[in-house]
Amino acid sequence: MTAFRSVAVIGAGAWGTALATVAARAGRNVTLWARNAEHAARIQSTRDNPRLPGVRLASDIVVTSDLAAASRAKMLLIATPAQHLRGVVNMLASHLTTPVPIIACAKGIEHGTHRFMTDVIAEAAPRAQPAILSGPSFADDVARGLPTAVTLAARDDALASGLVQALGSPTFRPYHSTDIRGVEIGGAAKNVLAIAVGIAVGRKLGASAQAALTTRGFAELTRLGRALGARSETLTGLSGLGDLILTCSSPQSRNFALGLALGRGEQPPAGKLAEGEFTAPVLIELAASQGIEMPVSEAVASILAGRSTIDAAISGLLTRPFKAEE
Ligand SMILES: NC(=O)C1=CN([C@@H]2O[C@H](COP(=O)(O)OP(=O)(O)OC[C@H]3O[C@@H](n4cnc5c(N)ncnc54)[C@H](OP(=O)(O)O)[C@@H]3O)[C@@H](O)[C@H]2O)C=CC1
Ligand SMILES: O=C(CO)COP(=O)(O)O
Repeated sequence: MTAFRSVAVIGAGAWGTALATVAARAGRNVTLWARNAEHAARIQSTRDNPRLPGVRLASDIVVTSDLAAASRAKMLLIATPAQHLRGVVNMLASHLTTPVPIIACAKGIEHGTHRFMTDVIAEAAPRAQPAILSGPSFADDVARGLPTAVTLAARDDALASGLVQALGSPTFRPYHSTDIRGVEIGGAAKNVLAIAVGIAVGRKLGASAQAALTTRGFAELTRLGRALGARSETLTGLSGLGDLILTCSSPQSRNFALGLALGRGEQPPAGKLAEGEFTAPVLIELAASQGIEMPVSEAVASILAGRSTIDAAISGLLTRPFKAEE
């Protein structure tokens, strides 16, 4: 028996919709909140969300734009883009009367403040119990019931375990952890690294380069993680290496697809959220503030900001001094 009978998912994009399906499959009473009243009403009546085409929402998921109603759930999942998480949690905070777990499901770092998602939750909703869910999980796969495993971290192990029990099912297997920071770093950094690998694939640098770049990307993710106190088993776990492998190997990833288009000299796919684009500049600022070298992420940030051409960035990476592997 779980204490968390009801779940509200805040943000009715692809991931929020998939997570609502996950929670319904796990037997929870589910509310899915969309910011736009018309969209909410349309999804509620058609059971179909154009943000996740081809997925039929279970009949018992309630779709609403009423935030006060959604905030009455026993646990809340936030699935808006990372840069909008603070705004939505600010709005939620005024409705919270008791301590409630708020699970960040966005992957990113806030611009300006360099705050990770659970820090933003703690600041915006001091009554909340912040947690983070991240790992290899394409919304479409998850919504269709294809199996995967992710990491769910909260400061308190018993809480993390309870949240896992509430959301887990044979096809969505969360592992619990207390290493919040480790989980957040993996989710944020892998999106930036996936853009780099997409670019290399788009430039036809070959399968060996794809593997080498993914591995060196992991090395820099690990360096930053260690500097910020992440545990190595988290960095090599589902939310770190696991999600990096997924995102750096599949055009199904919007971040990889963005890189692929850039590498081919094509227009990036329109209207697709690629969080790595927003995370890249903050990630390298954060790394610089810690004295950590992240050359692959720096190359991505330079290309996206127009400070470097793709060819110059690739050449810069390939001509770095030889050094010990670490
Ligand atoms: N898609 C995936 O496979 C996965 C995504 N994620 C993460 O989940 C997060 C969301 O991604 P995803 O769902 O795919 O993105 P989408 O672009 O599909 O959806 C984003 C949703 O957020 C809503 N939104 C945007 N701005 C605001 C705001 N200011 N206030 C409230 N709601 C807002 C949008 O509303 P509207 O429809 O009205 O524009 C939309 O419903 C990202 O951080 C992503 O990295 C994590 C794992 C898997
Ligand atoms: O985070 C994801 C898979 O775990 C989704 O990846 P994209 O945001 O690159 O599509």
